Amino acid sequence: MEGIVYNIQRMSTKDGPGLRTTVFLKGCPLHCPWCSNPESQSFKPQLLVFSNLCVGCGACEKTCPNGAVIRTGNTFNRDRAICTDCGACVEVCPSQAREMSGMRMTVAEVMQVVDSDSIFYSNSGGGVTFGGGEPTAAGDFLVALIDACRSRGYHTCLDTCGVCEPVRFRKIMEKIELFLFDCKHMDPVEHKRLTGLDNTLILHNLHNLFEAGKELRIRVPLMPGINDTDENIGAMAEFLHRHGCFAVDVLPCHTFGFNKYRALNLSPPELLPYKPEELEAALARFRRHGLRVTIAK
Ligand SMILES: C[S@@+](CC[C@H](N)C(=O)[O-])C[C@H]1O[C@@H](n2cnc3c(N)ncnc32)[C@H](O)[C@@H]1O
Ligand code: SF4
Ligand code: SF4
Repeated sequence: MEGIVYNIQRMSTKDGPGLRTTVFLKGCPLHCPWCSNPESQSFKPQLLVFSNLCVGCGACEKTCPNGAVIRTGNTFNRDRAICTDCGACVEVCPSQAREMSGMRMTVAEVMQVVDSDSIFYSNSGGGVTFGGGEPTAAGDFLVALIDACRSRGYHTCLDTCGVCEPVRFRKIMEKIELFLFDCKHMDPVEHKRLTGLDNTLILHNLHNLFEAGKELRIRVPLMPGINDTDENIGAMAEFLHRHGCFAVDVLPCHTFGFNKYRALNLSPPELLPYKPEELEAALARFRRHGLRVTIAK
């Protein structure tokens, strides 16, 4: 069985306990305007062009089978309408200005990488995390990867936005040991305006996780002026308290990865990270609503 993997991060300390291997699966049903991994949203392999690295050699123009490379002065980009993301130009680029995101891999190929890190899991209390994109959107490929990890005794963690058909989510839920579950916005209309989908499925799946007593950590990507209002944090606290949850991990807005928007011929988000006093004020709102708040690593 195959799926599209866009990165396998080894020795990660940020995606769950201990030392971890994080497998990033490409494709996401949401389009968060602040997403730091815009290349993770499409389900297909994609070309990224980092014009600042281009040394103007022209090799890509000569190689492209589709005439999709366009020259502006001494830099070479591509016409997105013509480019088929075939990746031929990546092979000849001497300066890494061209990069493919997303590679078709089999379960066995992914597990070969995972297995080579496994010596670190038991000593550190680590294991394997599945992220994305939205890992649940990879369907049976994700399930097969989880099964392969569990059969080897590796701890498994899922970094999810919760958008998943409930029957499939239940199947995944039974197999995963720790969930990192995003809570982005509590208002369904605002959730849809921001991300493209409302939060009905998300809250349904989250409710089921709480009901099943699964180990989970709520993560809030905190975006200035977008979801850090007293009203939204209050609604979040009300939902979580009802489910016996009194703690959240916050991911304060960062701009890492925003350079990848231009590399995909997209406009980068117009967002700035918090000033320290603004972040403190936002965190205080969580505390006022009875939530212990930790900045996620
Ligand atoms: C790229 S997402 C992938 C997992 C899953 N699709 C989700 O949305 O939770 C990984 C984590 O990064 C967070 N994130 C994405 N962009 C961010 C940004 N600009 N600043 C802070 N956190 C961000 C997401 O909210 C999520 O918790
Ligand atoms: S990915 Fe393929 S079609 Fe697109 S610019 Fe490169 S060689 Fe041309
Ligand atoms: S092959 Fe790379 S360095 Fe050469 S012109 Fe194309 S993008 Fe620039």
